[in-house]
Amino acid sequence: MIQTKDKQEDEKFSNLNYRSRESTCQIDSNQVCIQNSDVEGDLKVIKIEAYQLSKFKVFISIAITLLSCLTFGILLKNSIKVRLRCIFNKSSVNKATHFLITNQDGYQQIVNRIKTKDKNKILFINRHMKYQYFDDFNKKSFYPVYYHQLEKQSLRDIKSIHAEGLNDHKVEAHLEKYGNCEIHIPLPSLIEYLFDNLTSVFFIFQYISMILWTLEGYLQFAILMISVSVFITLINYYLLKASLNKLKKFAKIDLNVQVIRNGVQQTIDCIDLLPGDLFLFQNNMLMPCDSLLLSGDALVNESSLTGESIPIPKISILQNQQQDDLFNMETMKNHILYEGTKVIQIKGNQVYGIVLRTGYTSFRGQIFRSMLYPKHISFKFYTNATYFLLLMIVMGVTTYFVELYFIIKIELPTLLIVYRFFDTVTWMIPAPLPIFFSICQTISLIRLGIKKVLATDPAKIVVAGDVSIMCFDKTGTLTKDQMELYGYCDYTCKKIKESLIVESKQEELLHKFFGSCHGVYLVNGVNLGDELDIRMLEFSQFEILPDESTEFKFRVQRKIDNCILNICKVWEFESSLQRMTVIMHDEQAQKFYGIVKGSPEKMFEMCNKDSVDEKNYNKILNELTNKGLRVIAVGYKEIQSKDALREEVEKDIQFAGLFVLKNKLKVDTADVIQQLQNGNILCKIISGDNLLTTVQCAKEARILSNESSNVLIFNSMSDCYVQNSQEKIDPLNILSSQECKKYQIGLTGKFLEEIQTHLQNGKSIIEQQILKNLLIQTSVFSRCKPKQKAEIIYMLQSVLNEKIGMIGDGANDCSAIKQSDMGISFTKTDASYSSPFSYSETSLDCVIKILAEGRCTLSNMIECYKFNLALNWVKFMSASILILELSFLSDIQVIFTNYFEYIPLLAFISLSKPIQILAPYRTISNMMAQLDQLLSTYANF
Ligand SMILES: Nc1ncnc2c1ncn2[C@@H]1O[C@H](COP(=O)(O)OP(=O)(O)OP(=O)(O)O)[C@@H](O)[C@H]1O
Repeated sequence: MIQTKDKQEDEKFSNLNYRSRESTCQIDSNQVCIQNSDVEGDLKVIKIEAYQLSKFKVFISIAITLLSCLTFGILLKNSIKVRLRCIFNKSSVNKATHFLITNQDGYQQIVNRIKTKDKNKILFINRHMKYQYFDDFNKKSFYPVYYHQLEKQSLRDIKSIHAEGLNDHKVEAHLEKYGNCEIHIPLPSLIEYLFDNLTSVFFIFQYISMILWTLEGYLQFAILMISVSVFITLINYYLLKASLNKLKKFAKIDLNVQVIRNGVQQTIDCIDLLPGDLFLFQNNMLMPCDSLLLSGDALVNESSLTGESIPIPKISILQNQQQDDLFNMETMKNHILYEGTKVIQIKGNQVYGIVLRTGYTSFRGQIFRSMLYPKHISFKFYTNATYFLLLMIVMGVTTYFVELYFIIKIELPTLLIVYRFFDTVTWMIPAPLPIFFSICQTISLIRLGIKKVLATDPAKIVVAGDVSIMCFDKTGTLTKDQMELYGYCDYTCKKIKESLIVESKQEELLHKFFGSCHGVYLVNGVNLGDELDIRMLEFSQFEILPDESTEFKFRVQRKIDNCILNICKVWEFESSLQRMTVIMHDEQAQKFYGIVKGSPEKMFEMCNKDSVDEKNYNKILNELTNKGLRVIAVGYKEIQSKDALREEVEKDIQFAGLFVLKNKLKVDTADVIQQLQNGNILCKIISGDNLLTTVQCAKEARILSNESSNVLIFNSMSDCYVQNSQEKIDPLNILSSQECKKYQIGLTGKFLEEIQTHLQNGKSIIEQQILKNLLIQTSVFSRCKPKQKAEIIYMLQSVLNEKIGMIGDGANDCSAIKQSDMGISFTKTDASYSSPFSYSETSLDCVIKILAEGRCTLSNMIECYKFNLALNWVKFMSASILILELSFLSDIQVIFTNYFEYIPLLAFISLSKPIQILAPYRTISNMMAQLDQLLSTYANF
């Protein structure tokens, strides 16, 4: 099986990450089970071990610390292993005072057991998430603490059970259990930060160097060195504080809300909301928590979570047809309003909901947790830099031993000979380098901010410098947001008409369907919704009526003949289903219709085959998609009542016609792609749209060559051909030979699924080669479901072992953006939390800005590294030569060579800006490969 199908990987691709519980269980005597939950987001705890603080060991450790002049204390602080050995004993969970937590990213931490009034309660907090131990018969495990009572209740019962809201007793209990409704961003105090840093390994190294320098008589230098390090630490503190303050501002929601407690309505600050509280929604409010809609309808803007700023309708649970189903956070998203989303409009007398999750347990809270504790990025630059440094130290030590013979010969005092050895190591280790690295990254983020690119993770900017493949979503990313009308055709699929002409009863009906099957909403007199839907509604000549009643979702009217259509039910468009469905009531005809609109492929599958002329349908579809047009098919069914279930409505539907739009490329798309290709970046499209439409778009964008004889179309394993000649080919044959290098491939999600199943093991060399060839040669991935988009990114990362960038504008791109190494989204709001980079303009030039800045940061860091090492080496060699002549550098000379000589140089390197265009080569992040360059640098000295 190809790895991406693994259960473990599955969670990576889950956008909202709602997964069933999983448990990790006992192996060691003190290891305690953990039942994971979706509420932990990306930061799961994978192992918990119980420990008890030993008073005796603590006493001994304090004594040793004092005797060793704090050295042992510093060791205890910096090594978890030493701490566990020296002050803790393994214990059972009941007697534990502390827990050793191993997080999914491998990071370990010792956390305190929280003291509670009830001595039997066992709790701890890890990375802002509270965990509680349950000692029940068959579930002796830790569980993340969150409000999950509703998940045991049916939709029918929820409203009645919670009709009175929380009572005083529950308010107290919930406050103690779940805490306030806020994402509290902790700011370390200056004292805490200094204590933490001044006792870190970096400073210990500085202290040792300082002692050595002082002993060698370089007192002024030693004092200056430590002062500079403290000064830089202070600067870092203020930079950290500034970024945490920014995050805090993002996290804070200031709002008063009306809650119902003890059956009485009252006003409270939203920070005091508790899970289980009933509260009233207001127009334009920013949701302070995740909540379930119990009554009324709401239109929300989820762009802060997804980057897509179209109104999303949310309906109350009463409108769900499966009233006996238990509430499910993952499958009932259409009833849930997520924290941080904006309520655009509410509809109904009293629109209220129940608080589900607050603070760090909310979906937005999970994103903030991952921002506060970003995943460690394994980046070959850092590993290679460490190896390279070790090599330098070995060279230094070797030089020392070679020199030793001469030093002994000139009878240098023994103490000086010993100092020289330690000097060798301290000269070589570029201790302030991490600080220079973080300065390079921060300066790049500031420069990106000026260019309107908001970046949330400084580590990602370095990775951006190493990106070699850039993936693009199509609609709204490569193409403009605006679409232009091309025309429509009726069920006969014979000809395209550019304006409304009613030639038959069927056509009259089709126009009504265009006016009613959409997700457009009238907000303050403006039509908001998907561009495609807005164009279709405008074309149909229907207009949405301002209507406050909750009887219908919305009503539309055609002024010329006063035709009124009532839309009773809407199943919104879902990318993974490729369709949307509505139930419409025609007032004039007094008839109910179920109308389905979606991708032509999906609709063909669903439509009654007697209602569609397959030959004409395929012919016109081919014609239109080959021109790069966006085609939507519409089908319908006459039904008896507005209460029909979706399955009934979508069964046996009649094909009604096609609606066609032009979706042109953004003005700079082709230019940007050209620049990226010149910059040695491989460009690929991952789209949900039709294959031929996407292939045409790729040609216009110059991702694919215009030469159709070079393009292979892979619809499915049994339907593969060369685009211009339509000559059938066997995909496995082509992909397993060198011949495939001649072609560029466009494939569908269906083909990808089939070939994944075919290459089940993916282990033999030939299978691996097929997959590798496929991924390299494919420039267009089309008809991909959101999860599949993320899967493709994962395959590119793991099979090709490259760093991948992804840019997209919609909710269907979120998981792919999250999976990529450099995710970019467009957002008109402050930021989209799902991507590390968000651009407030619509142009694609942000990709070049970010890549250029990434490459610049990476080269600045490499330059800092090289110069630091080179200068250290030069200093070391000059001191070595001087010593042979029994001469030593003076204090001032050492200060000069260490600071005045290279600090300005390094400062200017870190300030270096990128050039406007991408160079045709990427920065070599492999330090070993730079050895040649480095040696030539030495030669210059
Ligand atoms: N509002 C809509 N109503 C019905 N069908 C739609 C609607 N929007 C898109 N579709 C159909 O569903 C398909 C999949 O849509 P999806 O949003 O996943 O991708 P896309 O917008 O076509 O492309 P991309 O992934 O490049 O943005 C579309 O190609 C189109 O045929």
